[in-house]
Amino acid sequence: MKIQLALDRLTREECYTILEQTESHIDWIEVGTGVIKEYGMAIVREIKEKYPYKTLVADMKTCDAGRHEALQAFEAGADITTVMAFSADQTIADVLEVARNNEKRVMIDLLGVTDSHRMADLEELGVDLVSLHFGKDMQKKEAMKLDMFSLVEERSGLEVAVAGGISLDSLPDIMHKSPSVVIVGSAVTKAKDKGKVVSTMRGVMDDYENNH
Ligand SMILES: O=C(CO)[C@H](O)[C@H](O)COP(=O)(O)O
Repeated sequence: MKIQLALDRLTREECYTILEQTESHIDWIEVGTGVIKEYGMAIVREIKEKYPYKTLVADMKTCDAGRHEALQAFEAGADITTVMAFSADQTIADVLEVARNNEKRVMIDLLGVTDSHRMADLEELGVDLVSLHFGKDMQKKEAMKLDMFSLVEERSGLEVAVAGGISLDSLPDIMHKSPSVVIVGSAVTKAKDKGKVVSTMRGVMDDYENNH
């Protein structure tokens, strides 16, 4: 199981400070949508230059103009770009094609998807990486429910990431669902001792994997 650290709703300086404190415990770095909106593709480029050995996810949340936005992300150094699952099939196909041509990957954000037919469409389009996502605003009313995982059950062709308010408390239940990537944002970025929280998460995940 990998940890993807989501750098979201942060200043440039905060992103760098947090990366210094956490980078040895994380696998993938996500440049969050809000950070990209604030600083543009420049911050994706800068972070990749500083951490070239880390997989970099640009959380573009593309929903149209797929070819253009995928090129923007990949040319800036992203290894993975994100596209919303509700986008037109053409958008998703275009982003997948750009990714293939550049030896990069696409993560499809399943925010709002409840329909297994859409999952079948995505697989048909050639999608191989998805993120189960319980959104920031949805978290204001309730916590993520594990039944979200039913969308990806019996879809062995999909690598699954999961995001949405994951904390040290909710991590054990999530691990039982064996996602490939655990995306963690504010539980780490807003913590007082960010390094400690993320290293504890890493330890909990490693222990689980060593015992299952
Ligand atoms: O993509 C996102 C918001 O759209 C977040 O980066 C993702 O949900 C992880 O952050 P948190 O753990 O704070 O929910």
